[in-house]
Amino acid sequence: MARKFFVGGNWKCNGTSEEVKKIISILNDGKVASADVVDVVVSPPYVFLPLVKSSLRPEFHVAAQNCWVKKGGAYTGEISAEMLVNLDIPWVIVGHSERRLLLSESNEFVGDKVAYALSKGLKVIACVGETLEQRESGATMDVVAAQTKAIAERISDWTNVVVAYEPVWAIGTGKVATPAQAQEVHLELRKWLQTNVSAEVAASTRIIYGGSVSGANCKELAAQPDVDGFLVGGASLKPEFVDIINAATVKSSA
Ligand SMILES: O=C(CO)COP(=O)(O)O
Repeated sequence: MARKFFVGGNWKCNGTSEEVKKIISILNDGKVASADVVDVVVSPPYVFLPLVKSSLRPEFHVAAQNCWVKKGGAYTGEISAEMLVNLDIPWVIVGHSERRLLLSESNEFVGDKVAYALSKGLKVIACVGETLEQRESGATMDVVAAQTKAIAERISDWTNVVVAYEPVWAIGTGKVATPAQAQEVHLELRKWLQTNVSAEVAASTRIIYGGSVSGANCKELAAQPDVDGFLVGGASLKPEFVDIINAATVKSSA
């Protein structure tokens, strides 16, 4: 089964309503590959979700950037999976490195969040990735495997999961992983899924790359056999996001 290309735009903590409207109009006017060959999901800050959802072209979907680990209640400042479902927000990003590192989200906490969000019917973009120090000490695969294991131990159905490999050293640094570096980890991750989950899940789960993806480097990355799309930060706020979406054609014409 071919894995459909997936491009997510993570806007992080950026934007005013005026800027959001501008980005939406660029996306709505952009000439993009058909929804048959690419899934596009944009992830604005919570407060802009309704605006984006109501004005974005219908074949693009929206994602929240996080949600609470269990049912909502007395958790000041949090947003629950139930609320996202209530607003018809189909996707959520979980375990982004900025949350793992700046807010000390552990592998187990992230695994619990993935499981809870899926149980409520959300689709999840689950992020994994090593720091520069971990890479330099040769621990990349151990780190990525431990992060993935904490998810695998808590879920049984991977249909609604996209795994985003985002090496921390490549995020927001302009220091993109080389296509070979990305392919190497994606392949290892797929092998890990094959050994520890199932051959079917390994073959069908999309593993997307994130970290300084741009209009200039996306095609070369997309040409790698185990790179099934991207999670884009900075460039998802710019017109070049349209070019990144269209990297899907590298796969569809292969
Ligand atoms: O963290 C990212 C997407 O989630 C990547 O960010 P940049 O594309 O800005 O490096």
